[in-house]
Parts: sequence; structure tokens; C-alpha cells
Amino acid sequence: MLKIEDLHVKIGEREVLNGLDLHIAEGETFILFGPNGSGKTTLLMTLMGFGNYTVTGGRIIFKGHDITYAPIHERARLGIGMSFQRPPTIHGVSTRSLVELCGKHGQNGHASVDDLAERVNFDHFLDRDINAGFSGGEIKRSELLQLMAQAPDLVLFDEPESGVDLENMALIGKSARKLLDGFVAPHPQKSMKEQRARHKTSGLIITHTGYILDYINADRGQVMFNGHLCCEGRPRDILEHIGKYGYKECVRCLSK
Ligand SMILES: Nc1ncnc2c1ncn2[C@@H]1O[C@H](COP(=O)(O)OP(=O)(O)OP(=O)(O)O)[C@@H](O)[C@H]1O
Repeated sequence: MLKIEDLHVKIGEREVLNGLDLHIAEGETFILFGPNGSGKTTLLMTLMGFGNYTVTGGRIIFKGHDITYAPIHERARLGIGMSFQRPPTIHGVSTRSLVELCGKHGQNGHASVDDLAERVNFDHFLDRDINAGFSGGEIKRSELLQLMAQAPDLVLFDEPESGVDLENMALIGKSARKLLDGFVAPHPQKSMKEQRARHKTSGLIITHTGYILDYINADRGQVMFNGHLCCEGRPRDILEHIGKYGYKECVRCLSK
């Protein structure tokens, strides 16, 4: 699904990612850990194609297409979706109109915007401007709703837990799981088996706390340290290790 080869990325004059390789298979969920400032968000923003992140070397291949220098809209059309850590407020644009733009709803048996919004308890917010005065949990639910409407093949989640209380975490975690399972906009004429075969969603998720791991099936994880990936393993094991020893072992792992 996604292949990143020897990726180098600069922000301004500073090289933040320096020679990163990563493969994520179809339907696989990959968890990214790492200390503050190590380059995790930079990787996600680069994959989505944002302009401040300059690729100075390497390649990004998505579903067989070289998207290293493709514009954001082309990546979104190909099937990459992203939930931001701190998405911007957009005055004058309702959440409903953005969600409508994300996909085809109420057509050919697909769920309507109102149906999707109800699933993340967001129906009362549809006519408010995007993120205007939204609480931390509301911002995450709005992000999820947009992703559910888009139904991408690869979902990039930047810290789905940040600013979210425990009750909202359960809702967000369960919705993220459905999104990764590909069941967000069920088609009434197709069986679950057919839909699963048709749409396997891959995930790349940044987490510090690991709360999201209580809800999703995470296959594999790695630690980002100073723009390099290291310490591959089962996400739960990595989290436990970081909890006990911090990131100092990763420095040793990188210097091997
Ligand atoms: N627009 C920018 N201009 C200059 N430096 C930047 C910019 N955006 C990010 N950086 C720097 O790039 C480095 C990597 O930042 P990034 O946000 O990718 O880290 P992160 O691993 O996601 O951190 P966190 O866990 O705190 O979210 C940091 O040192 C950050 O200050």
C-alpha cells in the first residue's frame, strides 16, 4: 500500500527526516512512537503533501504511484486521508459542507452526512463553522467524520488522543476501529464479507499515551528518533518499554 524509500525532508534549512524507510501493507495498522520533536508529524505532513515540508531525497510510493511530488488533492483522490493534531479553524465554511465535499453521500445506497455524523455524536455540530470554538474531543470527532466520509485507503492519525477525555476516547477509538475495518459507510446491498474484501484500510498512527491501542488492532510499531526509525516491534511491547526505560534504549539501538 505505502512504500517510503530513503526519504529526506527539510523544513526551511533544517533536515528533519534523514533517510527514512517504511513499508505499510494493505490493511496493516502501523503505530509510530517517539519523543517530542523527533519528526513524527513531519512524516505525516510530508505524506499528505504539505508545502512547508520539502522532500530533498527518496521516494514515496502509494498504491504503485510515485506521489513524492504530487499535490495534496491528488493524494486525497488516490485515497490518503489525515486527521490532524491541531487542525485549523475555518470561518465561513460549515462542517457539513466540508463533509459533503469529502465523499458521495446519500447516493447509491451510501450513508448520508447526517447518518455518519450521528455515529460520532456530531449531528448537532454540522452547521457550525469548521472547528470554530470546538473542544478537543469535538475537533477529533469532526476529523473522524471527515475521514469516514472520505473512506480513504490509508488513514494518517496524528495523536488521536490529544485533548480527548476518557468518554470521548471510547467513541473515537471505536470509530477509528470501524474506519480501519472499512465499515464506516456500509452498502446495504453488499455483505460484510464482500465489503471487507473490497476495502481494506491501512493506518499510520502517532501516539504518545497508547490509549488508542485499547480499541484498534495494531500490527506493528516503531520509534522515531531524530528523524530515523528504530526499535521495531509489537506496539504494546514498545509502549511498555518506553514506559519503563524512556527513549534511551532507542539511542543505543540507532547507534548499532
Ligand atoms: N514550520 C516549522 N519551522 C521550523 N521548524 C519546524 C516547523 N515545523 C516543525 N519544525 C521542527 O521540526 C522538528 C520535528 O517536528 P515534528 O512536529 O515533526 O515533531 P513530532 O515528533 O511530531 O513532535 P510531537 O511529539 O511534539 O508532536 C521539531 O524540532 C520542530 O520544531
